[in-house]
Order: sequence, then structure tokens, then C-alpha cells
Amino acid sequence: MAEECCSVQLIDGDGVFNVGGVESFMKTVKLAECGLSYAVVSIMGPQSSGKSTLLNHLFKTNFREMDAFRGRSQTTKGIWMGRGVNIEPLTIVMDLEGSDGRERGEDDTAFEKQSALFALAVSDIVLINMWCHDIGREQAANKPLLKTVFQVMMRLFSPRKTTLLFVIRDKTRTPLENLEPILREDIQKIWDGVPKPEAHKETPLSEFFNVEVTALSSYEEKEEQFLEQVGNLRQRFNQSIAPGGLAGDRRGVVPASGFSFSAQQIWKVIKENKDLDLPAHKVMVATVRCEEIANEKLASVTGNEEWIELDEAVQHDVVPGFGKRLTAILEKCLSDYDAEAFFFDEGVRTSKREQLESKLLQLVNPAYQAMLGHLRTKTLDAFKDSFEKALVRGDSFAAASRECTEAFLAKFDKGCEDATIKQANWDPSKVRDKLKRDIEAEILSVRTAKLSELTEKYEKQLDKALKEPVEALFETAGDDTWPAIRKLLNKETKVAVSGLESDLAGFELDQAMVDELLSKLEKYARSVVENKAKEESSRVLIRMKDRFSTLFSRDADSMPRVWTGKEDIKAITKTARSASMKLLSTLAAIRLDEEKDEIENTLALALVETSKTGGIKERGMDSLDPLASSSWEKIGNEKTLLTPVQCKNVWRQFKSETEFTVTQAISAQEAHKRNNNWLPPPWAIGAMLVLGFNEIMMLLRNPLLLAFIFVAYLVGKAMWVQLDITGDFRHGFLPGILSLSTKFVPTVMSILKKLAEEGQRPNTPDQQQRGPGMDSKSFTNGVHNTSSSSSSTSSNVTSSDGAPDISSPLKQ
Ligand SMILES: Nc1nc2c(ncn2[C@@H]2O[C@H](COP(=O)(O)OP(=O)(O)OP(=O)(O)O)[C@@H](O)[C@H]2O)c(=O)[nH]1
Repeated sequence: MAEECCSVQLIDGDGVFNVGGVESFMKTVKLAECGLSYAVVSIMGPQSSGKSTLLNHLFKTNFREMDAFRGRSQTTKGIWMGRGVNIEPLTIVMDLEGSDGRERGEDDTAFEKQSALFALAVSDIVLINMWCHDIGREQAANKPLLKTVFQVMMRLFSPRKTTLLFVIRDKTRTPLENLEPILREDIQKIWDGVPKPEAHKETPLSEFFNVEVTALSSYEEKEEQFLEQVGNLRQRFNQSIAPGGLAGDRRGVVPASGFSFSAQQIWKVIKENKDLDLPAHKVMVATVRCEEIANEKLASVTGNEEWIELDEAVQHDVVPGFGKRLTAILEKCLSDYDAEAFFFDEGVRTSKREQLESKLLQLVNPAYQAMLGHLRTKTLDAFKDSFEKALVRGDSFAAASRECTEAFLAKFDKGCEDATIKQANWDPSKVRDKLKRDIEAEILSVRTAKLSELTEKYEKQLDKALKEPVEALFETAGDDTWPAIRKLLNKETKVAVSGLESDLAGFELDQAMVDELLSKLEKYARSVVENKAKEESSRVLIRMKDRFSTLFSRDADSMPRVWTGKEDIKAITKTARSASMKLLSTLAAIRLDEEKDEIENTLALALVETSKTGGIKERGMDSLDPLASSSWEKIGNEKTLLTPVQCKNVWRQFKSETEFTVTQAISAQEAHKRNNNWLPPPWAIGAMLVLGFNEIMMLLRNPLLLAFIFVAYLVGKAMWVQLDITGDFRHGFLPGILSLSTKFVPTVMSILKKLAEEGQRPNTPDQQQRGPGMDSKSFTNGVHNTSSSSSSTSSNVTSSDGAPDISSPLKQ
């Protein structure tokens, strides 16, 4: 393929490096793609010695040549750079400003020296153009140039072995074989004469340079020969960098992509008049270039559409094949870097690669974490769902939790594998641990809920099995109540505990926990009974009154009693009160453990004692009243429902409130007796018959009067008894009125009588002798006053004024 030449001014006449020009030149000739396969050739020599002409013929470049008619003045200013056409490998040709010019000075900062040093530093082959007639001449123009070359060479710390190709121009008839030794001698002399550092005092020239010599005929006079010789010489530049080629050892060569930067830096150092450490320079160029390449590659990933799409998708959900896709993107980026940075210093290249890799991983890490996050939450959700289904299906809790945990952790592991980025050695174990913890927490919370459900179920079962039966047992409280409750409690507790125990088997709990749950249930069962007992004890007074009125007002057949006068009210009252006291004793304490207690005896003793001592004797605080205590013997506080003192108070209130019933019964009985004794005694009837004989006879003799009396009798009878149309006898309204009046009259009379007595009687000590039933104060205040007033009537049911002695039934 035909190539076009192109050239650019690398450094202008004022020493300014043309960065933009070089960059665009490199792009044009695609230098960056060459790696190390490129050669740099430069030419130096006296002004107007045909350097540009030679290069243009040798490399088909287009450097400006002096117009032959303008005379020998300087044409090339600064350093120009062009590309050799149709030469392999790509050859950069540099045309330097001519030396020994009249325009430049001689100090170290002279452009001539600077450009020579630059050419030596960057070139593989340096052509030294010299006139043939200068060979062997003491004042030859090339001598200062060579001196300069050797001197500046010392300023390179570790110079590359550059090829110095001496091109003898306008060669005479003297064959090259004769000229070359003279030239080499000249070169050696100059080398020897150059002051060298201590380390290189004895170093031969060949250590630093490959010296080659060639000769060309005059271009102006023997153009054909010149062109032919140039053509031959061109052959030597083909494959110049191949082993045995014209190029030197290329030790300091920088990869083509770093050429511009390298040249720029070298020129900068030369301009600052510093020594040039090429190895360090190489590393520096590698560092800068590798970093540039790495940044370019990082930017290429940042802008990579697939990556952007992947990054966006992973913010919302799990992306299948995430790891593979990302790995491919990173792999491409890194392999691109490797390809571009391949020719740079290995150490630098590797370290910059590591940096690039770490930046890439930093870039993609949030996406990876997001991926793991989604995986974790999705796995957890799926676990919850599956676990719930397994439990609904009836799998045992422990087995379901174990199997689901294993299955979903394995699923998470698989998801992690899919998300793995080959370049990263990221460990998902922290996320896995978190997932495991979440799963365990879920299991624990479900377990807690299930256990509480179970417990609740058995608690309800116990409620149902215990509450009502226990209440029923308390209603008939007696000697068997607590044993029956204990039996019931044991039975129901056993049923519930064994049910719970078998339900708990599926949970595979540790024994301590099972025991705890079972004992909690047992305690609950006890608490149901205890609470019921407390509830019942709080209404003990009502219960006692109920029991009393049931026993008092109804007979053995549960029929309402009619107080006819034959009943033994005293015995009935005693029985009813004994039964009520039994109830009180039953509800005084919780007896869920089979322990004997003295409550009933203490109660009976205390209350009997009170009566035996006369009923009206008050116990002082220091007396030995067994009920003057806030606790029962052998009964702990937690088991006490009613303390002795509370029992005493309840009893007092009970007695007070049942007193009226007894009084009423007595009154009713008396009234009944009175009502049934209306016939006069027989002797009175006989007397009436004897004394009223005349009146009876008069009635019998007067039929009209008899008829009237008969009619009056009938009317009276009709008022007393109504004959129902059905033939049944029913009481008329008069008996009703009479019956009512007979019931009320004695009571009203009794109250009126009491009030009258109260009003008439002065407040004397004999007031205490009166019966308790009639004392309005004792009627309302209960046990204390009642017992004190009963002393005078201890042997009778009724007191002296007809009121019953309410403490008497307990005395017997
Ligand atoms: N005698 C002789 N003259 C030559 C030869 N080659 C070129 N010239 C002439 O020398 C003159 C200078 O040629 P250039 O190629 O411009 O020389 P240069 O060395 O590049 O000049 P500067 O860049 O100014 O240093 C021109 O007039 C050329 O014709 C040659 O081989 N022999």
C-alpha cells in the first residue's frame, strides 16, 4: 500500500516542543499501535551539508531543502520529524538543525548541543553527515560536532548503544576502504580527547556506539550514482530493528504510544540542563503512560452501555448472569490495558494494572453488594413463604425449619456463585451470615408465636375444664370440696400437659425449655383454680347468706317452710349457720396441696368460744382470740383467701344480716299459733250452752230469724271461701286480707312496742339484759353487739323479749 509522507516541526528554533503537532503526527502515522516496532533515525551534521536532501531520498520524506540558487544558508530550524515511506518497521526520521552554524553560540545551553543530546537519547540510528574532504583534517567541521556528541553522551547515565552511521558526502575517487580507517582514527582521537567520568575512563568507544561508515557520491555532480548509493543504503534501513539490523541495542526504547511524552520529557530535562537518566526516564514514561492507559480503560468501562444497564438493573432486582456479564466487561477492559501497556516497564505496568483492577472493582462493588442484598432479601422472603407452607402442610416444626434453612442457604450460595466476579475475591460470607441470622430470627419468632398459640390453646382448654366445675364445687362447699378440686385439677392438668408435651415433640426443644413450658401450664392450671377461689372468696358473704336462707327457709325436700309452730327454729338456725360456716372455712384458704389445716376448727372454736363466754364479752387485743390474727397457722400468705380477722368480720356481718330472717320466722310461728287457737275451751262451750239455753231455744222457735241467720252465714261463708266454677275451692279475698294482716300485724306491733319502750325507758344497765333481736343497734352492728346481748338468754332460742338468740345454734 502506498504511504504518504508527512512531517512536522518537533522542536522549533526557539527550543519549544510542539506537543500538539507531535500528537497529531502520531495519530496520522498510527505510531501508538506500533508497540516497540518502530525505529528512530536522526541526522546531524554541518549546515547545508545536504542532510535534508539525503533524508528525502533515503526515506522519501519531504523536509525542506535549500534552494540551490539561494546560497548556503540555514534551511532547517530546530528539529523536524517525518515518517519514512515504505520502510518497515515504521521509521521516524528527524532532521536536526545544522551544526557549527554561525547563528549559535558555544555554551552548554547552545541549541546544537541540546539537539545532539536529544538525538542520541531518542534515536536508534544517528546519521553523521560529513564532507569527504574533512576526513583526516585537523580543522574539519565535523570534529566539534563529534566532540559534542561524545561529551553529551556522558550526560546520559546509562547511554543506549546507538548506531553512529557516518555518511561521507561527495566522496572522491579514494575508495571507502581507505577512507574508513582514517575516519575511525579521527573518531578514536576525538573519543580519547573527550574528558570522561572516572567510571568510563578506560571504556572503549565500541561500548557506547556502533560505528558504521558509508560514502555517497555528490548529489549535485553525480546524481545518478548518488541515487543508486542512496537506494542501497535504504535497504539497510529496512528491518533495521531486527536482530543484526542497523539499529543499536534499543535499551532505552520506549513503547511507541509513549514516544511523544518521552520526547517531550527528554527535551524538558535537556533544556533544564540536567543529566538524563534514561532508565529512570523509561520508568517515568511507563508510569505516566500506564496511568493514562489505565484511566482511559476505566473511563471506557464507566461509559460502557452494558455496564450502565447492568448497574441500573441491579439497583432494583436480582440480575441473572450478573457475575458473568460483569466479569466479561472487566476482562475486556483489563486485556485492552494489557495490550496497550504491554511494552512499558513490567513493574510499572503490573502495578498500574493492579491499580486499575482495584479501581474497577471499586466501581462495581456497590452493584455487587446490591446484588447480594437483593439475593438475601429474596432468599429470606422465599424462605418465609416456604417455611409457612411447610408448617401449614403439617410438617414438624423442627424438620421444616431445618430443611427450609438448608435449602435456602444453598439457594443463596448458588445465587452468590452466579454473582461472583472473577477478578474480585469477594467473600459473601458476611451477607450469608446475616441471612442465616435473619432466618434464625424468623424461625425463632414463628416458634415463639406457635408456642404461645399452643400454650393459649391448652390454657383455654384448662379454663373450660376448670372454671365452671370449680365454681360449681364451691357452690356446694363442704369437706369434699378441696379434695374434689384437687382431683379435678390433677386430672385436667395431666390431660393438658400430656397434650402439650406431645405437641411440643415436633419442635425438638431442649428438655429444659419443654419442662419450663409444661411447668408454666401446670402453674396456669393452679392459677385458674386459685383465681376462681379468690373470686368466690370475695363474695363469700353472699354465698353464706344464700346457703343460710336455702337451709333456713326450705325444708329437706327444698320446699318453702311454713312456720306452723312445730318447727325447731333453733335447730334449723344452727344447721344453716353451721353450713354457712363450713362455706366460710372452705373459702378461707386455698388447699391445692394435701395438707391438713385447722381453719375449720379454729373458726368453730373461736365463734363457739365467743358464745360460751356469754356472747357479750368483748375480746381485748391482748386476749387469746384465735381469730385476732392476720394469718392462719400453717397457711402461707399466698394461700390465704380470707384472714382470720376477715373471717371474723364476715361472720359478724353474716349474723347481723341473717338475724332478721330468724326473727321473722319466730314471729310467723307465733302468729300461726295464735290463729289456730280461736275455739274457746270445752268448759266455756258447756257454760255457754247452759247459760244461753233460752237464747238457743228462742232461735229454734223463730224460723224467720233462723233463716236470716242462715243467709247471713252463707254470705259470710261466700266471703271466706269462693266456690270455683270448676268445682274447686278457692280462698276468697277476706282470708287473703286477714292472712296479710296476721303476718304484718305482729311485726308492726313488735316494732311499735320496741319504739314505745325505747321512748319510755331511761338508759339503765338492764338495757343490756334485753334480747339481741329487739335491740336495733345490735340488729345493725352484727356479731359484736349481738353476742354481748345474748348472755341473758343463752338457754333459749328467743331472748327475754321474744327475739332469737342468733349465737345459740353455734353453741351446740
Ligand atoms: N556538493 C553537494 N551538494 C549537495 C549535495 N546534496 C545536496 N547538496 C546541496 O546542498 C545544498 C543544501 O542542501 P540541504 O539538503 O538543504 O542541506 P542541509 O544540510 O539540509 O541544510 P541545513 O538544513 O540548512 O543545514 C543544496 O543546494 C543541495 O543541492 C551533495 O551530495 N553534494
